[in-house]
Parts: sequence; C-alpha cells; structure tokens
Amino acid sequence: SQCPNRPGGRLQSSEWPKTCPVPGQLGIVEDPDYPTAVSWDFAPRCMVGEQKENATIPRIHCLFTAADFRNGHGISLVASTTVTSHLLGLGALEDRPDPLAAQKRAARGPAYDIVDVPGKGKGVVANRRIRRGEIIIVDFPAVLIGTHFLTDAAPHHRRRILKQAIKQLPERTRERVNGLTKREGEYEVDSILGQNSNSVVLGDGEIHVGLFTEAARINHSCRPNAYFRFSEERLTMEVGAYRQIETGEEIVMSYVPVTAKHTDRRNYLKENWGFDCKCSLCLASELDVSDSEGRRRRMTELKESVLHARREGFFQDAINMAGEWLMFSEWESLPPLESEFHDTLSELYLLNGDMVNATRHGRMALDEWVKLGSVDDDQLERSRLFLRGLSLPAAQPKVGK
Ligand SMILES: C[S@@+](CC[C@H](N)C(=O)[O-])C[C@H]1O[C@@H](n2cnc3c(N)ncnc32)[C@H](O)[C@@H]1O
Repeated sequence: SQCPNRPGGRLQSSEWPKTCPVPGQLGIVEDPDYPTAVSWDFAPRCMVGEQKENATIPRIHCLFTAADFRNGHGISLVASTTVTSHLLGLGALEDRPDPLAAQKRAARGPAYDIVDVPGKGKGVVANRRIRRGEIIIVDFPAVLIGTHFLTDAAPHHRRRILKQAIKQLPERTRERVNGLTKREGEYEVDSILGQNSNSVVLGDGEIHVGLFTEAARINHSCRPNAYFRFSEERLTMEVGAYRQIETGEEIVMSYVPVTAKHTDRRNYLKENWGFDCKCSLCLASELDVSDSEGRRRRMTELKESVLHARREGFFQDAINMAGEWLMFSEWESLPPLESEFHDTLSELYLLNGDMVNATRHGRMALDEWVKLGSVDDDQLERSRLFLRGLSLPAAQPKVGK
C-alpha cells in the first residue's frame, strides 16, 4: 500500500505525514498498524492535542523512537508531526561524518571526568587543560519533547508517554537516563526531566525539552566557564569553553541569562530548579558580587548601544563600543566566542567602508571557526561566503552617516 507500516530501510522523510494522515480520533492511539512511511523502531503512539478555537487542524503529538540514531545512541521524539517531518526533511536523524577537527578531538578522548562535587551532587571536572573556545562535550538528545505536548497532555497521559519514550531507548542510553539525578517525593519521570533537561528550539520556533545525559552532569555557575550551542540540523549539543580551563577545575554553565541581576538569578534557581546556588560568585563577598553586577550592567548597556549605533549607521562608534564591550566581558571572564566577535567586527568594518580591517577580522573569524571543529558547518560556510563576498565588486559598503 501507499503507507506500509514500518517499511525496512533507513528513515525517510518522503511525503509523510501528507500521504499517510495521522489518525483523527481523540486520546492516545496505540495502534501497531498505524501507517507510516518512516521506519521507526516501534509503532508511533499519537495523541491529538486540544484544538484551539481559532485553529483549523488540531495539533497531533506522537512518540517516535529511532534506536540506531547516532551509532546506536537512540532517540525518542515526543513532538508534533509537523516538527518531526521538519526534522526528517532537514536530515537531522541521518548520520553524517564529523568534520576533521571534531574527529581529531574525539580521538584524544574526553577532557573531563564526572565526579562527586561537594554540595552539588555530581559534576564535570577537567582532567587536562582546556583551551579557550575548545569544544568539550558533543552530546545527543536521548529524548526531545515539545512543550506543546507538555501543556496539551493530561498529567497521567504525559507521564505514561514519557515513561514509554525512555523505555523504548537502547539499553545503554536508557540506563544513563535512569541514572541521572532526581529528587525524592516527585514522580520519577518528572524529576529526571525537571532536573536534567535543556531547552532547545526546533521547527517554527517551538521550545523543546531535551535530555542530554552527558551535558546534564554540568552544574550551574553565575560565573560560567562553558556554554552550549545546539544544532537543529545535527540534533547535537556542543559544550564549549568560554576561557581557558585548568586541570582539576569544574566545568560549569549558567542555567540563567548571565546578565540577569544576582538576586534574580538566585531566586530563579530556587523557584525553578529548587536549589540554593553554591557557585563561586554566590559564595563570594558582597563587594565582589557588586563589582560583578556593575560590569555586567555595563556589558548590557554597551551591547544595546552597539546595536543602536549600527542601526543608525554610526559604524565607527559601534566598532569603538564593541572594543569596550570586549574589555568588560574579558574582565568579567565572560568573553564572547572569538569567531563570533570577529564576524561582528568584520561586518561593522565592511559597513564602515574599511575593507582592510573587514578582511582581517573576516579571516580571523574563519580561522576560529575552522579551529572550533563544530559539528555544524553552517557558520563556517557563512564566513567563507562572507570573505569571498568581500573580494567581489558587489560588496561595496553602504555609506554610513
Ligand atoms: C543538571 S543537574 C547537574 C548535575 C547534578 N549535580 C548531578 O549530580 O547529576 C542540576 C542539579 O545539580 C545541582 N546543582 C547544579 N548547580 C548547582 C549549584 N551551583 N549549587 C548547588 N547545586 C547545584 C542541583 O541539585 C540541580 O538541581
């Protein structure tokens, strides 16, 4: 038939779900003959979400599991059929070879160990010096859940589907998920997700909750030395170093925007995560905290001023303020990714008609992107195109004020 159930072979986006309409009945569907043109490892289980008054079609959420995702790591998606089709269309579930720099990095083995950290449970600690910009962890989601599903599903349905999502994972990944930190007195599945997930954006801007079992061991700090980037096309999370990290130092990320006020950060962590932050900044003196607050305030102001000056065409002012912003961010130990900073400066110089500096920063950006060896080559390609564009007559700068 046109929509055979679980045909053999690789995952294909084909015309699904257009040619294989998802079932229309309300409630959870557990139908082993549910037609799909995609080869999943279990029959998808679907639920029709609440139909909003102005919506023409109700949202349909399904649980899909692909056990061979990333060499047997496996993934369970609890997402709308639209988002799943979108991911298949991007080829996000297909395997592609890593860039050379990423392969070299993998060959060196992990630069960290997962160990007990006083007062915080487990944590990730560097077992060698990590250089600034280096990618420390490359991780894949064990489970990805659309937030619309979380709001549409009744609590008991939600837990049932999420438990099933974990159960259907390959054994090693399932054990890693079940071994994550959890809190007493909460439903296990809620606790695992609540304590360990990261938000990522998929499809048309919908936030999804992702469980990345390795990165989930990273504790919070208001003075992070690492950050994460997520590639939708590769369904991969990368944790990179903000600055040089010494052997024995804990690798920490911020669970809150770093520019939020100190008290707001602490309240957010208490209310949303349920812990009193014991990071180095929270344990520091009042004077240190207030110095740090001042620098972060200045960084926020300068960033806004750079954007404003750029919009208004005052490119030289934007360049000067970007330099000042860099100085403050270095003082605060929150430097930007070098590649991104050079990209920005290169563009500003181009707008200002300074081709020499535009090319200089463009080259530095490209060098950094190459060194980074990110699994997502899009930015590298954009930098290459940008540099190529600089040498073409069409790249005449717009004249600023
Ligand atoms: C994503 S997990 C991090 C890894 C976790 N420590 C473990 O043992 O697997 C988040 C939990 O770690 C603990 N945690 C993370 N950062 C902390 C901090 N700055 N201060 C105190 N506890 C922290 C809290 O219990 C929090 O709910």
